[in-house]
Amino acid sequence: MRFSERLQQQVEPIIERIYQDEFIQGFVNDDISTEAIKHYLKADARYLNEFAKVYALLIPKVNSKEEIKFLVEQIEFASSGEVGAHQILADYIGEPYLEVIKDGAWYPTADHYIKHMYYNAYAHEHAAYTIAAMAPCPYVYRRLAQMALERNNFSDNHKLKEWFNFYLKGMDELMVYLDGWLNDFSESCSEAELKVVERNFLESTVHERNFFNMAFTKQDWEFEVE
Ligand SMILES: Cc1ncc(CO)c(N)n1
Repeated sequence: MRFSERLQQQVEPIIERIYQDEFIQGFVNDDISTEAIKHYLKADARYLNEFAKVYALLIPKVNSKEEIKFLVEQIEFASSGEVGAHQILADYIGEPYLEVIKDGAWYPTADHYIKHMYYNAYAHEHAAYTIAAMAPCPYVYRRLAQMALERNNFSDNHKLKEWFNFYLKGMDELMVYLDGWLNDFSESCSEAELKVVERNFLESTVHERNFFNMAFTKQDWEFEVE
């Protein structure tokens, strides 16, 4: 079994819990609150901006023109392409997207998650450590979309079916690259190095679960800054 497949097998129980948690169940049952979606959009708009910057930190860590070109494309997608998925949610709550995210905030879980990626980008020379921290982002969303669309016969007028379809189809090429980098690294690294990379992937999968729960509970910092 390839390293990437082993990682995906290991996180399946966590993704099952994410699927059963209130946020995704609210999407499936079309009864998610406007406030939970607004909290998610405010956090996710900032998360994706930082995610794009972490991709930029990977460019000095790769060699081929093809890998550099791919990372530049992903910077574009993370910083603007994924707005399509956000627009689906803004339409769902009937509010202008730019208005919703204008006074966005940086909540504890989102902060912890993105710093996990930044830490690995600065603490480790090899890209694999950061890639393992980034890979659950597209992988978890694609897996959740597969689960939702396999387990439910959504009618065409189910307002969030489009959101699931966005992630069902949009992540494949990215996963091919991320899996490839992880599998290549697994063939040349030590057991100890592989353990760190494996943990990075598992931790980010838990961060994904926490991110949805952050939005559902409208998590915020327990202090005000003047
Ligand atoms: C927190 C988070 N994880 C994954 C995705 C999918 O790209 C997203 N938009 N936001």
